[in-house]
Amino acid sequence: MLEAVGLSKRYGEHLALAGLDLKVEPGEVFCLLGANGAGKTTTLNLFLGFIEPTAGEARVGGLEVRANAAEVRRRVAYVPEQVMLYPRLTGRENLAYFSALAGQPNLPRETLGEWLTRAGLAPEAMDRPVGTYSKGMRQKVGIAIALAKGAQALLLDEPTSGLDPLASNELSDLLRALSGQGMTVMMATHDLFRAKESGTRVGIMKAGSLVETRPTRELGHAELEQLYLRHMRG
Ligand SMILES: Nc1ncnc2c1ncn2[C@@H]1O[C@H](COP(=O)(O)OP(=O)(O)OP(=O)(O)O)[C@@H](O)[C@H]1O
Repeated sequence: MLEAVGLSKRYGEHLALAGLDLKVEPGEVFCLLGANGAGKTTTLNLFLGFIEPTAGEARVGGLEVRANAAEVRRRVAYVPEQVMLYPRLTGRENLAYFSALAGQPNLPRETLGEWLTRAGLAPEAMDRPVGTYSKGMRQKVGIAIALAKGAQALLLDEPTSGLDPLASNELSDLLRALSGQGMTVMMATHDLFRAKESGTRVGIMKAGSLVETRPTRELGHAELEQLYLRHMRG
């Protein structure tokens, strides 16, 4: 579903991403780990078509991202660390608005509620202004927007930063549930615990290179931390 082939990004003299080769299959939750500046966000941005590669290709469902921008935008949804919504509109109204922008005007109220429910938003919150929402609730609306537009892949940057443990746990469960329904998830995170909980595979990045990928089922929490630290120190 997501494929990088020799994918590179250079900023002046600085190689932010150095020839990434990676395949993420449908239904995987792939967690990109690595120190600040390792190239995680650069990787997400290349899959989203926000920036152009210096060399190589990013592909979504076999389509090269830059050459198929419109189709790729339909298939991929981005959930940033801070989901930008209209604070005076309710969760349901935000979803209606963004769905209309994405080509689905006039979705029935119940349908909007179903998408929000699938994203884990409590029914009593749906008709409150988003300005009253927690970060985790805004994230759920962001995920509902992605689900409503039929995205096949969800890209998240630091989704658990600033979430309390309960909200982080809910997000992990939600991502696992969505992946069980075939959604492909790629997320950049510093949260090793949640990467182990919600990820099917982790990839450790260092200075623009992917230095290790491992299925999470092979690793305990402590082992993942040891592996990560070994790469960061080595
Ligand atoms: N627009 C830019 N211009 C110049 N350098 C950039 C630009 N964007 C990113 N970089 C550099 O590229 C490298 C990779 O950055 P990136 O944001 O991908 O790292 P990251 O792994 O996501 O880090 P963090 O954990 O801090 O989010 C860093 O050294 C960064 O300074």
